[in-house]
Amino acid sequence: MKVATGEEIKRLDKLAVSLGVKEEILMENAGYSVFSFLKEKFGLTKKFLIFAGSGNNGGDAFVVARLLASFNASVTLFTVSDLTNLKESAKKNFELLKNYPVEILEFESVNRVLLSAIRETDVIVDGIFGTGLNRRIEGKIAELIVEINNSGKPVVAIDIPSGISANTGAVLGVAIKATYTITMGLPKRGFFAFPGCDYVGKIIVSHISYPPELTFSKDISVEIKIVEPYPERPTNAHKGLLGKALFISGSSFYTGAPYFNALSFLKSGGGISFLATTENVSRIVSQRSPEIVQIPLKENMQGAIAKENIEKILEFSKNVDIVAIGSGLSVDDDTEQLVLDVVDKVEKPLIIDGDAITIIARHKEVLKKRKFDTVLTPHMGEFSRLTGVSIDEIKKDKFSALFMAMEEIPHTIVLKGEYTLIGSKGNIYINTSGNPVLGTAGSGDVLVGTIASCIVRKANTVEGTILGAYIHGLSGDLLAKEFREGLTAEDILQNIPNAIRYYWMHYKELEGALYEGL
Ligand SMILES: NC(=O)C1=CN([C@@H]2O[C@H](COP(=O)(O)OP(=O)(O)OC[C@H]3O[C@@H](n4cnc5c(N)ncnc54)[C@H](O)[C@@H]3O)[C@@H](O)[C@H]2O)[C@H](O)CC1
Ligand SMILES: [K+]
Repeated sequence: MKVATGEEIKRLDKLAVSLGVKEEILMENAGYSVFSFLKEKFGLTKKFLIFAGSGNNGGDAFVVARLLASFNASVTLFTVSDLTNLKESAKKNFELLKNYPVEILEFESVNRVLLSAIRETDVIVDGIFGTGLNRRIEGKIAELIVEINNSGKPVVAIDIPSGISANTGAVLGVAIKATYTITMGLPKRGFFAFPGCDYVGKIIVSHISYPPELTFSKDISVEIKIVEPYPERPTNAHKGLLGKALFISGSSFYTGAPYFNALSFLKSGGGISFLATTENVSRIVSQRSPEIVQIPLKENMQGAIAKENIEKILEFSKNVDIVAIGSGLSVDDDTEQLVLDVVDKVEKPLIIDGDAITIIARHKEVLKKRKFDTVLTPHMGEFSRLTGVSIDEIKKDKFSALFMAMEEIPHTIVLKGEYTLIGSKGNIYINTSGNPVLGTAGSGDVLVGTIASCIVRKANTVEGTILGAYIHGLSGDLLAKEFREGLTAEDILQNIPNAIRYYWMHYKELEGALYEGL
C-alpha cells in the first residue's frame, strides 16, 4: 500500500474531483467510513462526543455526527475555533447537521460544560485538524487536547490524530493520542515515524472511493510492500543450490557479531555460511556453531583482521553468491584497507554493515563507483556518519533524509529503527514488522544474515532486503506475543524458522492485518 504526504493526498483529492468524484462525495465517504467503524466497534447505543475544527477535517466530523444522529444515537458536537470561514462542502454539511438531533456546542475553554461532556461520553471523535495543520497547536485548543488525552476514553481520530504532522510524524505542540485512526485515501508517512507512530493507535484506511489509479498512484514513492516469499526448496535441494555467503566480520572485542551473521544466514534459508574472521574469533565461533565454515585469518596488533589477508578474502569471494562485511569488525587502518578493497573489488552482491559503514562514510567515492548490487544497513548513528546530517535532523524527517541519501549513494539503504525504511532507486519501502524487543545487542547482526539469505533465495536484491527485514522483525513480533523482557539476539535468531513458517502461511493477509480497509 502506498503511503502519502499531506501534499500528495491533497493532490489525489483534487485529481479525484477532476475525475468527477466531487469533494462532497469524498467527504461523505470519509464521514461514512468513520461512522461505520463506530457502529461496528462500539454500537449505536453508546454516547458519542465529536470535536470539529474549522477545516475539512471538521467537515468530515459533521458527516459522522449526521449519520450517527440519523440512527438516533446520542451525539454531542463541539465546534472548535471559528466556523465563519468554513469551506463549501464543510459548510453545507454544517448547515445540514442543524436538521438533526445533535447537541451542537461551541468550545470556549476547558470549562465545566466541556469536562462534564467528556466525563459522560463513551467515545470521542477527533475532527479538529487533519492534513491542513500548518503550525503548532497552542492556547485553549492545546488545553482541550490534553483534556481529551487524559480522559481515558477511546478516541477515534478522523484522518490523522490532530497535532501530528502528516509528513514527519512530529507532534506540533500537542497531539491527540488516538485509539484508532481512520485515515482517508492512503495512510500518511507520519504514522510510521516516531513519535507519530505512538499517537495513531490502530490504523484503518478508507480509500473514500478514489479510482484505483489514485490509490496505486505511481507518483507516490513511499509504500508498504509485502513481497512474495522466496521459492520453496527444490526436491533436489543441496546446500550449494541454496546459496553461499561469505561474512567478513568480528574482531577480538566482538565475537558475537560473526556468529549471528553467519548462523542467521543458515537459519533463514541459506545453504553454506563461510566466516572470514580472526583465528581467535574463529575458534570461539566454531565452538558455538559448528555449522559455520571457518576461514581463520591472521590477526593484527589491534585484534582485527590483518591486512595481509585481503587477497585471500577477495579470492574467496569469487566462490560465493553474496558477501557481507562490517558487523563487529573494527575501524583500524588494516580494516579500513580491507573494507575499501572489498567495496571496490568484490563483484558479488555486497551487504555493508556496522564498522564498514563508518569506514566507507569517509570514502564515499569508492561507494559511489561500485557497480554491483549493494545494501547498506546503517542504524541512525551510522546513517548520520554516512550522510553528514545530524541525528537530530534525521529524526525530524527520516523520509526526507533517506531520499536525500539516495540521491548521493546509488545503492539500497536500510535505515534501521522503529519502522525500518528501505530506500532503493528513489523509492522507500516501510517495514511494518518489529517491536522494541529487537533493540538488543546483536539484533542487527542477525538482520544482515537474514537479508543475505533472502537476497540469494529470491535472486533479487531489493525484494530480498524487504523480505529479510520483514522476517527479522516478525521473529521479534512472534516472540513478543509470549515474552516482554529478557530476549536476546540469540532468541531472535533461533525464532527465524518460526517467522519464516508464519510468513509463508500468512503473508497474503499481512498488509490487511495492519489496515482493515473500509
Ligand atoms: N480536500 C478534500 O477533498 C478532502 C478532505 N478531507 C478531509 O479534510 C482534511 C483536510 O482539510 P483542510 O481543510 O485542508 O485542513 P484541516 O481540516 O486539517 O484544518 C485546517 C484549518 O485549521 C487551521 N489550522 C491549521 N493549523 C492550526 C493550528 N495549529 N492552530 C489553529 N488552527 C490551525 C487552518 O488555518 C485551517 O483553517 C483532511 O485531513 C480530511 O480529513 C476529506 O476526507 C475529504 C476530501
Ligand atoms: K483529526
